Amino acid sequence: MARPKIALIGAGQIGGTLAHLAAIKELGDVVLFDIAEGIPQGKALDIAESGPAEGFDGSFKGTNDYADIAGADVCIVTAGVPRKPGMSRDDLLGINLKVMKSVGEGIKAHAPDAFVICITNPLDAMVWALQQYAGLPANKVVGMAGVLDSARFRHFLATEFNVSMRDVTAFVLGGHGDTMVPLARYSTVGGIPLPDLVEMGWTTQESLDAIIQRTRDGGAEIVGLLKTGSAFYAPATSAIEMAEAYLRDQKRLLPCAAYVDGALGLEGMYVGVPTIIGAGGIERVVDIKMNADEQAMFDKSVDAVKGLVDACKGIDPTLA
Ligand SMILES: NC(=O)c1ccc[n+]([C@@H]2O[C@H](COP(=O)([O-])OP(=O)(O)OC[C@H]3O[C@@H](n4cnc5c(N)ncnc54)[C@H](O)[C@@H]3O)[C@@H](O)[C@H]2O)c1
Ligand SMILES: O=C(O)C[C@H](O)C(=O)O
Repeated sequence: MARPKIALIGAGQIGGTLAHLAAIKELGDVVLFDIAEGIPQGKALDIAESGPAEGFDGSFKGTNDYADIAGADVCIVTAGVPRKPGMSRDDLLGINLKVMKSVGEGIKAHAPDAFVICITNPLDAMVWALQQYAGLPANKVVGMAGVLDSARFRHFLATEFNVSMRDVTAFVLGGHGDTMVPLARYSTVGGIPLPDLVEMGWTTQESLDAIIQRTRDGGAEIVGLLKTGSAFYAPATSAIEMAEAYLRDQKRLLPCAAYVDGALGLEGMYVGVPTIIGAGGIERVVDIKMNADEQAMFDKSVDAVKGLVDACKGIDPTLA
C-alpha cells in the first residue's frame, strides 16, 4: 500500500519540526509548502538527508506550488505570522485571516479529501475561517490547541507532584487564549482528580492555582523567552499526535478545537472540546458535564471566541 501523503502548509518553525517528526515516526511522504522560495525546498532536502543516519524511508518535497499537495491525506496548516512579546494572539487576526483564505482555497482545489489540522493563531477563529474557505466537511477540519495546553498542564503537574508525566492526565478546554479553561476536576495523577490530591495534602490549592495560571500563560512564557517567535516543538508534537490518531484510526480522546453543534450547549461553532479522532476525522464530541464554576469559565471563553469570529466576519463579509 502506498504511504500516506502529508502536506504541511507553512514551512516555518512549526512546519519544519512537523516534517522532521513525521519523518522519524514514518507517518508518510511529506510535502512542505510555503510562499517563501527556497525555505520548504531546503528544509525538505535537509530532512531527507537525515534519513540514512536516522533510518527512515519516505519522500520529502519542498514546494511553492499548491498543485504538489494534490491528493494529500492530511494537511497541517501553520502558514501565517506568530506573535512577538507584548502581543496577544488576537492581534494576529487580520493578517492571518488573509492567509487562511489563500490556504483554504489551495486545499479546496487540490486536497479536498484531506483531514485538515489548523495551528495558525488566533486558533479558534482561524480554524473556523479555514473550514469556511476550504468548504470541507466540518468533521475533517480541526484546530490544534487543547493537546498543547493540556501537555503544558501535565508537565507542570508532573513537576509539582514529582511523578512521571505518563501518570498525569489533564484537560484544557475552551478557546486557545487568555480565557482557556484548565479543568482541575477532570485532570488526574494516577487517576486521582486534582481536588482530591489537595484534600490529601499532596499539594495546596495555592500551588494548583499557580499551575493553572502558568498553563493559561504558557504560550506567552515561551514568546517572552524566545523574543523572535513562539513555541514550536510542543505545538508540532501535539499536531502530530492528532495526525497519527487519524492516519492510524486510533480513536484517541483528545481536546481539540472542533465544530460543535448541539453538545455542551453550543450551536454551530469551533471551540476546544473533548473529541474522538479516528479514521472518520472528528468522530465524536464528548458532551462532558461541567459544574457551575467550570461552566461559567467555559461560557466566558466561548464568548471570547465568538467575538473573534465576529471580527473575522467584519473584515471579510463573504464569511457566513
Ligand atoms: N495553535 C497553537 O497552539 C499554536 C502554537 C504555536 C504557534 N501557533 C501559531 O502557528 C503559526 C505558525 O507559527 P511558526 O512558529 O511556525 O511561524 P513561522 O513564522 O516560523 O512560520 C510561518 C510560515 O508561514 C509562511 N507563510 C506566511 N504566509 C503564507 C501563506 N499565505 N501561504 C503559505 N505560507 C505562508 C511563512 O513564510 C513562514 O515560513 C503562528 O500563527 C503561531 O501563532 C499556534
Ligand atoms: O503563544 C503563542 O503565541 C503561540 C501558541 O499559541 C502557544 O500557545 O504556544
